[in-house]
Amino acid sequence: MTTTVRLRGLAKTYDRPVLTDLDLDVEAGSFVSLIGASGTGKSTLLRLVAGLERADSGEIGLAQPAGGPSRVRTMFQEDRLLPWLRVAANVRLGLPRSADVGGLLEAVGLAGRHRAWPADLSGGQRQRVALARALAHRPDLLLLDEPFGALDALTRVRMQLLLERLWQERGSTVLLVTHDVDEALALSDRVLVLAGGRIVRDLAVDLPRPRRRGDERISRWRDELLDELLTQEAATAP
Ligand SMILES: Nc1ncnc2c1ncn2[C@@H]1O[C@H](COP(=O)(O)OP(=O)(O)OP(=O)(O)O)[C@@H](O)[C@H]1O
Repeated sequence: MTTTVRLRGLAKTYDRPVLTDLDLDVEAGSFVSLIGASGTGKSTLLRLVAGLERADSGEIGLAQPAGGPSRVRTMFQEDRLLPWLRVAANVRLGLPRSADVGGLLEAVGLAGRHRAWPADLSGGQRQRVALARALAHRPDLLLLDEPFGALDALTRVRMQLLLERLWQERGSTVLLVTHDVDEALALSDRVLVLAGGRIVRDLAVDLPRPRRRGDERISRWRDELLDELLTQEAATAP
């Protein structure tokens, strides 16, 4: 197994311990989701892996499959587009002149909108631009923090299908933080549950893709995971 993310003994305390002695290996090219009750440290974990914050202790190892440093991109719930730049310029930011911005916009279903302003797009379209911008850098590792959290249900499902397709085509490793157990089960090779500062459940979702949302095993896992989240929340409630 080639590992893209290797975490050992990761710990982070703010006013209270959030992550304590967390270990995790993420296989290169896999799609892994992280779920957990609110405030358990999912975003903190993502920020540490992204290098946006420092751990108090522990090791963070990131490697691309051929060795060498890993290219990491992060996408958040808010699209973080620059409002004074048109769509194409937002995607082009930081890229060489030769970059195929048109191809990227086409890949996310926004061919023809390259001259639009972010303010003239819907929430789903803006997240498509944000996704194109993240993918433009050909990341080895894509860190997604509730990227579809603000979208309506139908747009959300469309974005999930788009993300799955682009992940399959491009081969990045994905680590997705989500509150949505169904989203995690629809997309992931593994679903991790974070509680009490560490990973308490590591579920392998060995179903073919694309997955049928009504699949019996998905329903069973959903019930199991929701039970687990409720139990964990009750155990850690102040
Ligand atoms: N920069 C910070 N300074 C102080 N406390 C912080 C900081 N960032 C996070 N925390 C605290 O750490 C805990 C974990 O926060 P985090 O955002 O990682 O949780 P989460 O699991 O992503 O939550 P949610 O699901 O609600 O987004 C929370 O109690 C939060 O208040």
